[in-house]
Amino acid sequence: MAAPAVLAEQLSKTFLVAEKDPGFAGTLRHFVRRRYRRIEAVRRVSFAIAPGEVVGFLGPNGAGKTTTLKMLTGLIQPTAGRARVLERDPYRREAALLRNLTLVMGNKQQLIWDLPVLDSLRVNAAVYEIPWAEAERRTAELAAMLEVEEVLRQPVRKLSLGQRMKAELLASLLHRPRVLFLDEPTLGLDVNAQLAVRRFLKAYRERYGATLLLTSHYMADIEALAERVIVIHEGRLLYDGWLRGLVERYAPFKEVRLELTAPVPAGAFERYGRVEEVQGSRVRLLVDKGALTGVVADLLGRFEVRDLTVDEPPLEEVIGRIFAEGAV
Ligand SMILES: Nc1ncnc2c1ncn2[C@@H]1O[C@H](COP(=O)(O)OP(=O)(O)OP(=O)(O)O)[C@@H](O)[C@H]1O
Repeated sequence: MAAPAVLAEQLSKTFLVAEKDPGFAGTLRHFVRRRYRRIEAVRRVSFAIAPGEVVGFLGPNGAGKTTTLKMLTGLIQPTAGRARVLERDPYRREAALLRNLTLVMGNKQQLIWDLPVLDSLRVNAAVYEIPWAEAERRTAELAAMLEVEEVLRQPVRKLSLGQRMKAELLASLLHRPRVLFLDEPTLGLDVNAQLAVRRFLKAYRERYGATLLLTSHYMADIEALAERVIVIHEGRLLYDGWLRGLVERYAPFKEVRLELTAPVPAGAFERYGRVEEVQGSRVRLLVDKGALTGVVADLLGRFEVRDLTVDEPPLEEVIGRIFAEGAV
């Protein structure tokens, strides 16, 4: 088997945060005798990602995702354990590795605000020692894939959020990295821009056989791009496996959608499970898997049903429940 593109072995990070009581006395005490609190942001997390794999990295706020990504890209040093990317220690920040990885953070920007995108690209080309003719060729190719050709000469501050994120991606990929770490790459984007970014990442991965580890609050991103997910909660690994497996194993309910011949008050459905939505004659329920057959038979017998479908519940619902309960 080929060596993993990304490897975490018992990876851990503890932050020491100085604590200060409020007020002047607290400030004085803080100078004389500092108190520290330990935050175990990542605790003995292990996983391996094969070259070309796309993995969704999930966890509620504060779970330790960004901290893990920072360790894997060499921005911070692990307190314990080992990180390897393309068999190298990212914290050593060797040029041979840096040329092959990128970290895209949806809430940070690298493009220079007042200059045209092209100028920032020139800077990146120089940093990565890409001859400008080659950089121009790559820019044209990536800009076409991202459909942002027309904005490259505009100052970054004039771009819409969606255009800016696409330009950020272009800049982050100019050196054609083989391993991409993406932290909320679609954060705040409208639905069309989200879709475009997703499509682009898929195309980039197919064209260059890249490996992707990505976090997103939008489950549509994860569903569209990743078959495998790694879930962390309070710094610990909770699940590593197929996305569908997560749903099958941890969603004890199915989604039942009904279309009735006439509207019925929501209260009539409460006995069957959780009523998610009632809109006129359309009803959406979450029904316990064990009770499903009985519930469906009852619904069909009791109401005038035009259409009834049973599906897996939306991923958002399942993940939300797992995070809320820390239940994997
Ligand atoms: N530099 C730091 N110093 C102290 N504590 C930190 C630091 N960076 C992160 N933390 C803490 O570590 C924990 C994990 O944070 P992290 O940003 O990795 O979570 P996350 O899963 O990325 O969350 P989010 O989705 O909200 O970004 C949190 O409790 C956070 O407050």
